[in-house]
Amino acid sequence: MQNDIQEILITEEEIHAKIKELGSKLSAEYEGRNPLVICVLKGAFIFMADLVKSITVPLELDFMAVSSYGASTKSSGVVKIIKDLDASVEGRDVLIVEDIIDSGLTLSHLIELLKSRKANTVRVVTLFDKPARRTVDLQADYTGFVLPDAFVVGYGLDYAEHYRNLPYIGILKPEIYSS
Ligand SMILES: O=P(O)(O)OC[C@H]1O[C@H](OP(=O)(O)OP(=O)(O)O)[C@H](O)[C@@H]1O
Ligand code: HPA
Ligand SMILES: [Mg+2]
Repeated sequence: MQNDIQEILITEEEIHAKIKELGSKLSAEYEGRNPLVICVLKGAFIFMADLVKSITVPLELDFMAVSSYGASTKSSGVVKIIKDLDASVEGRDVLIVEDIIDSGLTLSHLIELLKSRKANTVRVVTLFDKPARRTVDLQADYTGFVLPDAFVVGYGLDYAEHYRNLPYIGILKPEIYSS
């Protein structure tokens, strides 16, 4: 698995330090508001688990599974909901937890959906952002790291369902997906 990585971009230690910072900011923003924190599966599962441990105020969790990449390094453009939320978002302060914003299609779709379901507020925290690849105008409220325009894996992010369990973020060797 490690042999398929061209370069480690962000180490496990750097990721954990950044998540502590994000957790402090979010704890201040959501004091007394009991936010509904939504994990966008599968990619955000590790970030979600680490992030909520760094948030010190009461909150509730829910999970939604959404997919548009499949076994490709480019978005199919079709955002498929594989599992919907269990909770109602009506009147709630919602925090969407994403691993990465790339084209922006997944998030723009989700934000519209949650607004149409009458969430009180919808904010986004993403660990990684790849602004060079955006096809829709969209920015997270909280961002961990800005990445260069390369397909990355690890810390929850996959290529064809592999590499999610790497503890760091690395650039995948192009021969892995072009062969
Ligand atoms: O900004 P975008 O171009 O929409 O890309 C970002 C989304 O793509 C990935 O999900 P994917 O569809 O690969 O599903 P997964 O989380 O199950 O891997 C990633 O986890 C984000 O949710
Ligand atoms: O660079 C990426 N890696 C893995 N999954 C992704 N989904 C959007 N961009 C990426
Ligand atoms: Mg994926």
